[in-house]
Order: sequence, then structure tokens, then C-alpha cells
Amino acid sequence: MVRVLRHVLREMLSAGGAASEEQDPAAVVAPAPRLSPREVFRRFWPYTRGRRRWLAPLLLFSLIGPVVDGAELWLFKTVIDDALVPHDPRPFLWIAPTYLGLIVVSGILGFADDVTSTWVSERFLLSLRRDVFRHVQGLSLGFFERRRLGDVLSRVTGDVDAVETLLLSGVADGLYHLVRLGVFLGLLCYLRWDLTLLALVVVPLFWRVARHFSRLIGEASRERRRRSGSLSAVAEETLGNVALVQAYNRQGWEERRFERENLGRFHAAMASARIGAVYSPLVELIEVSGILAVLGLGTWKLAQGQLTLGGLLLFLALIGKLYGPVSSLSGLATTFYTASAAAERILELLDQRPQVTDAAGARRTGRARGDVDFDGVCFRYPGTARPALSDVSFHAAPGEILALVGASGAGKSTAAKLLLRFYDPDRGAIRLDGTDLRELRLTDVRENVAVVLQETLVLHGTVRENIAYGRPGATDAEIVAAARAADAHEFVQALPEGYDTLVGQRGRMLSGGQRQRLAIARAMIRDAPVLLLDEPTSGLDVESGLRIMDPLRRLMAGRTTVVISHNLLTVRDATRIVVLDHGRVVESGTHDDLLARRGAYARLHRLHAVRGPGRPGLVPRGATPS
Ligand SMILES: Nc1ncnc2c1ncn2[C@@H]1O[C@H](COP(=O)(O)OP(=O)(O)OP(=O)(O)O)[C@@H](O)[C@H]1O
Repeated sequence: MVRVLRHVLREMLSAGGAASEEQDPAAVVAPAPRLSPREVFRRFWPYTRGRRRWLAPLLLFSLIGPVVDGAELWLFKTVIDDALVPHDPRPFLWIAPTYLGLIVVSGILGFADDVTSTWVSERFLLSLRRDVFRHVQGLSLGFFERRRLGDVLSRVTGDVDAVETLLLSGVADGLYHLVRLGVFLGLLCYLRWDLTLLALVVVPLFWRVARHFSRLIGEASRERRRRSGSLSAVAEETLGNVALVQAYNRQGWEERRFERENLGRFHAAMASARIGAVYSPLVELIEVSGILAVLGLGTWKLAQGQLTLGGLLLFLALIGKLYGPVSSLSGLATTFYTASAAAERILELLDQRPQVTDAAGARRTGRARGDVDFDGVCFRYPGTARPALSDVSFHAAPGEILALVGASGAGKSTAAKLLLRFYDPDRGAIRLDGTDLRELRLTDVRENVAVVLQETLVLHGTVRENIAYGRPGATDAEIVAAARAADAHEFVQALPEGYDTLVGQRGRMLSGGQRQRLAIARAMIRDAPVLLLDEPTSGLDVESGLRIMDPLRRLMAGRTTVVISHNLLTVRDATRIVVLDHGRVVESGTHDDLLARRGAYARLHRLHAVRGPGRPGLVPRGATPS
């Protein structure tokens, strides 16, 4: 029978099957590495440097509050022993104003404590959130390509709060309860040390129960946090691709995916509620046992005349106050376990190091001439078996146009990412004006390269802000000039509020061609010596594609351009065309050279010609013969 009961209790308290979920290979978000609250605390403590002075006001209130509480209780004893029992109303004359005074003082203290502690916590969170955001934003592209964005967002906006609990509120609460414990224990011992000893007998029980339950709660919290991250990840992916979801009628499937994580979170929340629901009455049981034991002995002492009624009542009230901090201190372990389950997710983020950083003594460079050189570049994405680039070499002198062509997956975009130094090559070097990119400051490298990408990145903001993103501080005249050069001025003026029109998230209010011309204007205003065009006409119809050719040519004039394009017009113009296949350079030369060679490029060109003049300038990508 006892075994059955124990089994039922264990089942009831299991943390939502957390352990089995962790093995789940299909888990949306993997759990963060496990750490004990002590370890999490140790890791975060240095992080409070410069912010520790904020603990001082909290400490002050922790010291004063319990003293005022103790004085109130003492007055209560005096009322009973000096006024009620002897039927003498005179002591009221001083007790009443003193009591009122104490209530006013404790009210003021309570107000100051609430406001200060909220200020301290929120200020800490403000700066911590900023630091975590800055850290995450500084991580290399590789991190974002590996992670679920929704989970990262949930960590930055949600889990961060737990760190504050662990470091400030938790510590302040702990100190507050410790001081209360000291004050009440002192008063109790002063009053009756023998009864105090009896009252303390149950304290170890509190600790044992708290220790056991805090582990269980920590487990459930860890699972709950992980599920929250998964939930955000699924929501972000579904809502971010809502057009795809609706077009393919995948709402039902997405709902089930969301519901699986939703249910997981529900089970984890229920597990922690069950644990809490068993914990509270257990604590109360221990508390009442202690009070009853003291009451028994106290009544006997009262009958013997060794204790006054006021003394006994005060004693019982003090014990109630004593058990408060004891159970709160034990419960603090639970808070710490819960908070550290979330804090370890933040630590995992903070432990990520950018793969690409400034080398020690990285050189500053001003405006480069624009000489770009890939020299025997080999690169493999972390965690993949096949290299994305193998021994790739090409050179573009200032002002030249270098076109990268090849089938899908040949490595063209990878070369672009390496030129922007999103990744470093495993072997070989990429040089700007003869200097290895790794020897230059990262910001300087990117300062010298302007990009127009395949998927145009337009931010939620006005047209003006989107163009000026290329160069903060650009004047209105410069913005309009860039828009004119990008052939965007006309359509921008036709928008309801011209340059002040909000373009919607990801520029949804604009057509593909308009977005692309905005991106060209942004690259134009950046005025960098190297221009990187990653399929700037893909996704556009023939007319829109042709429409941006002129602005693109204007943009390319006088700059070194590396263009990844399937647009033959741009490719034909190129000083050199480099044909990539499976990460290797298979051919390179001018358009005419390569046609005469009758190799891979000529085949691409033939295939394009077969597609007919209806799609001018389109080299069919993904059609490289193997
Ligand atoms: N972030 C990544 N992690 C792992 N592998 C990747 C990553 N990005 C690309 N790859 C792989 O590297 C190879 C080259 O990809 P890349 O995107 O450079 O090709 P591409 O020529 O630009 O193709 P497309 O024209 O289709 O954009 C491919 O095999 C691809 O699967």
C-alpha cells in the first residue's frame, strides 16, 4: 500500500517527462546545458560589477523592516500584560500613539522599499537586456544560421528576467529573511529560551522538504522554459512565413506543431503546479506541528505561573513570524532553481563567441581602392562534411566587374559571405588592396563593401530611413540624389507620403522591383569602393529586371563589382566571369573567351538561348551540366 502511494506521488510530481523530452531528436529547441544554481550564480556574479551598489538600499530596508515588526509585536505584549490583564487603561495613552507612529513608519518604509526594489530590479534588467542584445547581435552569421530565431528572441526578452531574480531580488529576499530570522530569534530567546529550542526542532524538517522539492521544481521549470522557447520558435517560423503556409494550406499541420509545444508547456506548468501544491500544505503541516508543541508546553508554563498570557501570545505570534522567514528561506531554494533554469539559457547565449572577430592589432583602413583577391580559398560550413569552396582563386582590380556564375549550390553566395567576412576561410586568403581581411578591422571591411542581396532587406520604417540605413547622417539632398540614381525617386514621390511613407515590415507595401531599387539607393548612398550584388534581379519579372539594369550600371560605375547573377546582360559586361561548380572554379575568362572555349559557360549560354528571348539575359541557374 505504502509502495503504491509512493509510486502515485512520484508520478504526480514527475516534471512533465522532462528527461525523456531531452532525448527527443525532433525537439524544436534543445535544452541548455544544465548548471546548479550555485554555478549559475558564480558565473553571473562578476556580471553585477558596477551594479552592486544598487544592493545597498535594498539591504537597508531589509535591516529596518524586521526591527519595526518586532517593536510592533512587543507593544502588543505590553497592551495585554500592562493594560488588558490588570484592567488599567492608562498605558494606552503612550501605547496608542507609539503604535500609530510605528504603522506610519512601516508604511513609509514599505512604500520606499517597493519603489526602490522595483527601480533597482528594472534598472538591472534594462542594462542586462541591452548587454545580452548587444552580445547576440555581435555574434557571427553562423550562429543565426544554426539557431531558431524564435527561441533566441524568447531568451532575450523572457529568460533574462530570471537573472535578476537570481542575483538581486533573490539575494535581497534572502538577506531580508535572514535579518528577520535573527531579530525574531533574538526576541524569542530573550523571552523564553526553552520554548525557543522546542520551536526550532522542526526547522531541519523545513530544510529537508525544501531541498527535495526545489530540485523537482527546477526540473519542471527547465522544461517549461525550453517549451516556451520552442513555442516562440514555431510561432515565429509559421507567422513569418504565413504566405507559404496559407498558399499550401498547411495551417492544420502548423497548428498541430504549435499545439505539441503548447501542450508540452502546459504539462510542464502543471507539473510545477502539482509540486507547489504538495509543497505548501507540507510546509504548513510542519509549521502547525511546531506551534502546537510550543502551545502545549506554553500552556503548562502558564498554568505553573512561569509565563504571562501576554508573554505566551507574543511568543506564539513571534513563532509565526519566525517560521515565515524559515520557510521563505527554504522556499528561496525553489526560487533559485526556477530562476537558474531560465538563467542557464541566457548563459548559453552569453557563452557563444563570435566566430569572426577583430584580430589583436587589427589594422585600420580608410577608403580602399577596391582590389579584391581570392587566393586558394577553402571553406567548409561548421558541421558539414563537404567543402562549400575548394581552392577558389580569382582577382578583381579596382573598377572591374567580376561575375560569379554556376549551378545552385555551387558556392557563389558562400564566396559573397566570405568577402563580407561573415566567415573566415579555412585555408587560403581573401585580400582587399593586398591585405588579408583577417588583418583588417571588421567594421572597416564592411565599411568598404556595399551589398544588394538576392532577398532585399527592407526594414520597417520610412523610405527615407531605409535609404539612409546605408549611411547614417546622410542629408535629405543626398537621399534624394541616391533615389534618383536608383530610379526610385519617381515611385517614391507617388507614394502617399513620399519619402516619409512607412514601407511596412520587410517592405511589404512595395513591389519586388521597388524594394530592389530602394536597396540600390541604399548601396548608392553608402558609396563603398566594392560592390557585392547577389542576384539583384532574381525574383523580378523581365520588365522589372530590365528596369533596374540602368540604376545598377550607375551604381557599378567606378567600383569593383562582384556580381552573382543569372542576368546575362550584367554577366556579358563583366571584365571576368568565374564559373563555379561544386565549390571549385571550373572556368574563367571574358564572355567571348568562354563562349569560344565551348565549356561549362558555353553550355549555360546555350541553355539560356534555348529558353528564348522572352527572358532576356537569364542564364538558367541550377542547369550547369555535371
Ligand atoms: N549556412 C550553411 N550551413 C551549411 N551549409 C551551407 C550553408 N549555406 C550553404 N551551405 C551549403 O554550401 C554549398 C554552397 O552554397 P551556396 O549558398 O554558396 O550556393 P550558391 O551557389 O549561392 O547557390 P544558390 O545559387 O542556390 O544560392 C551548398 O552545398 C549548401 O548546401
